[in-house]
Amino acid sequence: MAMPVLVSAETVEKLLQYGELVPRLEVALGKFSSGKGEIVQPVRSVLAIEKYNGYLGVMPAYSAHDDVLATKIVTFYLRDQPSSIPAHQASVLLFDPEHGTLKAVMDGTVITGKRTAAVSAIATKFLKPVQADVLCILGSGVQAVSHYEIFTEMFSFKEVRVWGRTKENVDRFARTVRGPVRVCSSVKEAVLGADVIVTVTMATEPVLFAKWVKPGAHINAVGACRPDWRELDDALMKSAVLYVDTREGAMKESGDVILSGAEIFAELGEVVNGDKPALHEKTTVFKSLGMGIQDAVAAKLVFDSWNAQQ
Ligand SMILES: NC(=O)C1=CN([C@@H]2O[C@H](COP(=O)(O)OP(=O)(O)OC[C@H]3O[C@@H](n4cnc5c(N)ncnc54)[C@H](O)[C@@H]3O)[C@@H](O)[C@H]2O)C=CC1
Ligand SMILES: O=C(O)C1=NCCCC1
Repeated sequence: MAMPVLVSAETVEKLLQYGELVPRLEVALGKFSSGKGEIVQPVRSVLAIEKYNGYLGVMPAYSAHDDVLATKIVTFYLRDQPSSIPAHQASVLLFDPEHGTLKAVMDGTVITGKRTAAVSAIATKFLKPVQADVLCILGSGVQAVSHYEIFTEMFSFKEVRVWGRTKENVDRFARTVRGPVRVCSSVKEAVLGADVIVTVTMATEPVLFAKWVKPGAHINAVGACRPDWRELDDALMKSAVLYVDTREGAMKESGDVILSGAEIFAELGEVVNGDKPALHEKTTVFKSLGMGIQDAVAAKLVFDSWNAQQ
């Protein structure tokens, strides 16, 4: 039997292009929420590695439409001290859905960065206010960079602001991104007047409060993926119209949703399908937790273009 191919982070970085990824993800989100069971994807299993303040998540998914079967395995760690090891590390196993043969083992860390930002961009396309001049990014790590990249590629913001917990991280962010950014010294300074806000922190307590958010703003809440972790306060969760990637996942994993008692208005895929409205004139929150099908679709794109080059 042929050995699976190994695809490195550098190769994924080169082959995975937002221009191809975004439309594929949009279709997958719609199929997931169509109510026809077109995508098979259980809520991820997460086990805690208590001794080291870490977690391991397993995220399988199958789509007949995309003819893709994959599972991502991702670890994520809360760290007190700065570390050169990324907080999130992932691998994607890609199978031939017809026979179950493992075709590729590929880096999933770059995939996670890009597909998460791409999904936030899709949510933003539907839910941002008509006039959106100011983008605010809270957090300055891996996801902050990928969100900056796609948001400045897809939208025309006049100003991009960033806030980070440590000067070291924010300076690295400002050096990494190709384009202008205003570094803010407080969350409040970054958020006031912003039209679109992205929260990509490892916070376990709220960092974003309703009192600072401009009415009508759209928020992509990307962090806080454990049932007892928060990024947004109760007032914001309850006053905004709440969209999620998956209802099931949000009710199991999102501290912001579970602990605030906020009501979910729609899945993003329902908006894509036109089954639920995009209330972009209201203050909206898109609570993103991440889906195995997003990784599967991205992995297939990488594999197909890798194959085409052989
Ligand atoms: N929804 C999704 O699909 C995904 C969500 N995530 C989540 O996105 C968030 C960001 O991930 P990465 O950028 O990869 O992590 P990262 O470790 O590269 O960056 C995290 C940032 O949060 C800051 N931070 C850490 N503790 C904080 C605190 N208590 N308060 C405020 N800021 C704090 C760090 O200084 C850093 O700037 C994480 O919560 C992660 O779990 C990550 C991957 C996928
Ligand atoms: O979807 C993912 O991948 C992740 N989501 C939450 C944090 C861990 C990785």
